Amino acid sequence: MHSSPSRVPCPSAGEAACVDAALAAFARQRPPLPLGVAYSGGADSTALLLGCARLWPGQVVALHVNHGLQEAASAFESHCVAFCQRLGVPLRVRRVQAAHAKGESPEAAARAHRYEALLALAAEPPALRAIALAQHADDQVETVLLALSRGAGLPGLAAMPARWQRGGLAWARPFLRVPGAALREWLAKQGLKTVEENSAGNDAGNSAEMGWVEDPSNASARYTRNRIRAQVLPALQAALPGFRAAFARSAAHAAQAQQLLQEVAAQDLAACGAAPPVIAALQTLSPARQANVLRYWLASCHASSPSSAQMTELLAQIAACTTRGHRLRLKVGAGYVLRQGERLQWLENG
Ligand SMILES: Nc1ncnc2c1ncn2[C@@H]1O[C@H](COP(=O)(O)OP(=O)(O)OP(=O)(O)O)[C@@H](O)[C@H]1O
Repeated sequence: MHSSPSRVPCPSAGEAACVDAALAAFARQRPPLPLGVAYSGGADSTALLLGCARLWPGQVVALHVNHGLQEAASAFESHCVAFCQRLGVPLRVRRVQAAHAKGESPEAAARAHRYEALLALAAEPPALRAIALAQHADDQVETVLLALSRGAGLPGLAAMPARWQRGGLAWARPFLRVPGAALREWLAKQGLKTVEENSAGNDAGNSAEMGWVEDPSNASARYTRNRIRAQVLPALQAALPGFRAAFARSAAHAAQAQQLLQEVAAQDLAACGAAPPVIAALQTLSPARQANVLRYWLASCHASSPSSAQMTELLAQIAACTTRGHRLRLKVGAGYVLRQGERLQWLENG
């Protein structure tokens, strides 16, 4: 469930002070300890790991997932091992085979595998009670823009929640209101640099391990997210300097509205005879409520989500279903919606 991130004063990008404010706000939330920090070795999660290790000495564990997606994956893992050793923070590592299913994007598959791996790492003894992730305000803006670019509905526009519960763990994104540039500035203030900068400077007192690695795939224009980061965010910064906070508010409004729709859908599904719904009861609802309850039924009972075109067709078929003999059969998501007597039915292979 979404909850609004704590208010962190971040008047402009590039202000290291707002990182300290975000960490202080996270401390006030008192996450249950011990806490895992999802640590990729990149700048953002390095800042989060360092900040949390200072807040809760001896109570923080770094969690690294080796996706094996890039040749660089084992170098990232070695870097994480070395950095955590220097920091005196225990590190748990898990390797995953991030193969993606047909029709699924490689990034989405990697994300799903990452969450499963983080859950498994947290369950290793001694079990952790919370996990923090390092997504920041720019990531949130990118998520909203990606959702808009796909024509997503409220669940997509709600973007990433700041706090939620899953798998018996409290999850948090403490940096969701912090601009990415502020994190880089904060890291520089702590004397940290990229490992390349460290090696180039040959700084013995600040060896290569005490920094972060730049993920080369973050620069690739192949990914829409990277194009948004490189081209759209600078334009927004120039035209609408307050866009991060404004987009975050819109995402929070969308999250709240989505929660309300879920509650209405749960009530409507119960009033339609529960799952699967009774067709005549569905017909008494407005088309918008029918679509809402159908989406809820398909997602919660069958992990299936109809496209806009499929939903339009499904509503038309339900409206036309006024006689006993009227048949209904429609491809929806990964399966089929059929008529079975007075009710709808969902079958994987209809
Ligand atoms: N391989 C990984 N292992 C553990 N956690 C990860 C890994 N990759 C990402 N995460 C977590 O998920 C968050 C979002 O991932 P994303 O890929 O957007 O970030 P990133 O570019 O890797 O960020 P960062 O600069 O922190 O490394 C990261 O901030 C981090 O907390």
